[in-house]
Amino acid sequence: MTKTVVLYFSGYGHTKRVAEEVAAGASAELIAIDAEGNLPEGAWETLAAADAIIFGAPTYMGNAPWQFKKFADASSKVWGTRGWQDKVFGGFSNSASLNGDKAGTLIFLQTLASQHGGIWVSLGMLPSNTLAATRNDVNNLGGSVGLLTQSPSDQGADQIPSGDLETARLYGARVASVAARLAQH
Ligand SMILES: Cc1cc2nc3c(=O)[nH]c(=O)nc-3n(C[C@H](O)[C@H](O)[C@H](O)COP(=O)(O)O)c2cc1C
Repeated sequence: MTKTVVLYFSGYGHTKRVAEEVAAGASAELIAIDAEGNLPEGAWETLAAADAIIFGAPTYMGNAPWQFKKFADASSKVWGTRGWQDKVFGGFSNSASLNGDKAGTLIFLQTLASQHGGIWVSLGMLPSNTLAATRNDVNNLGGSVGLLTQSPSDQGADQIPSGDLETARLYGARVASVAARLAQH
């Protein structure tokens, strides 16, 4: 049985909601980075034991919030020992704007995974971008590097479009399935 962990930061609950859907799709354990940028007790050990790690962060000013960066910098200890070498990685970002420069955050998450020698999993879905497309379609935001989701700036996590949440579940399942297939070899 492969183990997947969803590690995320969420300032106001939106990314937490998406993380829950990703974790449901991946049958993953959820770990939250706290408001001070710290991990709960035992989290580093849980990450070390994982086959797959999915990073989640909202986009603040075009990139991940400082709390996530604090975790990323702290992971340089693991980097030095190649502790996460060949693990499977994925990532996602939520923001208020449809675009909102989420790509900057995703590329950062992908780079972090690559620094650790990880195997990055793309979204793997066609975009829903025809005239008939709606915000409730799967991958309506048209991601490819990883998962993109969006929530209106004046609304809570309950207003994340259902299509984005479904995309989150499907992406979680994809990352877990890649990890399971790699573990067979
Ligand atoms: C400091 C800050 C910077 C933000 N920068 C962006 C941004 O660059 N692009 C965007 O679309 N939304 C931006 N937002 C909106 C957040 O991405 C959005 O509210 C998101 O849902 C917050 O997720 P969270 O509740 O998990 O923290 C910003 C919000 C904050 C608080």
